[in-house]
Amino acid sequence: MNNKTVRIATRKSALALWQAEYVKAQLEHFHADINVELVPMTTKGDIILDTPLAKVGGKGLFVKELEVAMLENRADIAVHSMKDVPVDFPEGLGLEVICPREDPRDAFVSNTYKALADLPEGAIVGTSSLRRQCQLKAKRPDLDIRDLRGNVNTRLRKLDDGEYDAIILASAGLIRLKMSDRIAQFIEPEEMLPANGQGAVGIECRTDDENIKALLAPLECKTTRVRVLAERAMNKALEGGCQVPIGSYGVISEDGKDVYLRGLVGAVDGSEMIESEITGPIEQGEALGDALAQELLSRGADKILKQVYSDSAND
Ligand SMILES: NCc1[nH]cc(CCC(=O)O)c1CC(=O)O
Repeated sequence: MNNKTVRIATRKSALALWQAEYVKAQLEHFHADINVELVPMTTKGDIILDTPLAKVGGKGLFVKELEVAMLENRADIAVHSMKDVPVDFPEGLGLEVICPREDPRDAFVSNTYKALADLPEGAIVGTSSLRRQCQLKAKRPDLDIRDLRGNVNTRLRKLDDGEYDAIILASAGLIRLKMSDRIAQFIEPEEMLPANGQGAVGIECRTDDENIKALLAPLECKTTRVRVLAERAMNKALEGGCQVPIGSYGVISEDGKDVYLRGLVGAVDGSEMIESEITGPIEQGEALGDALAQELLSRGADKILKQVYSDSAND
């Protein structure tokens, strides 16, 4: 495997490049004798910036071009935010490794207010995530939630331009881009359940590429894998893409034996919210995610999701 070159397909946003550079550095750290190159590309999700994400439709907006590059052997691996990775993979590709998780919490960012609770009545909050919107609305029906698209820097600029009183972002992105000083408040999962996979980086590759898989193996984080796969199993059973009002968040017990998974499905306007939780052995993480989804469905999540999907199809 001397002088093997590993080509990383990546989007060009600052966060995507950070994640690709991180994987490159990790690969070089574990394997002194390889070359790692970035292959930057533009995805559909990067181009369609003027339409609310929920209405753009189609799962995997940010990953498809990267996957085609791997299938056509123009790249060997793709580095993704796990949050943006669809639950199913195209034939011939699979998720090989999940790296250690960054802070999974959502971040409250504002130039005026120190915390969510300080927002005055009718304050304008920017987020294009239905999950964040429904959880905000459930607590604070008075808030004026407005769409906010673009990469992390664009979103911060829109806040600084005065378009919003506050915006909600993933803490992980801000921390990775060395902008954690912009975080006024880390919103605890009890107050806002994160998205499945939030804060975790995953690596996808061709399923038959044994050389690449061997090189990737040391980058894996076992506990992150258990947590994220349990969260994704819940989303999969709910047939949720990345733009649905679904939260799911798993943690591992102190003795390392159990996974505690929380899940939530909400109406976009926050008028309804179905929440539940489940605990069990880490070996059964995905089955627990599935069971939690079934419970949510039987308690009314099916009706809520049907409504969400028909709204986005008709608009
Ligand atoms: N949907 C876009 C996206 N995908 C991953 C992150 C943040 C980093 C992460 O969750 O790993 C973001 C931005 C955000 O939600 O604020």
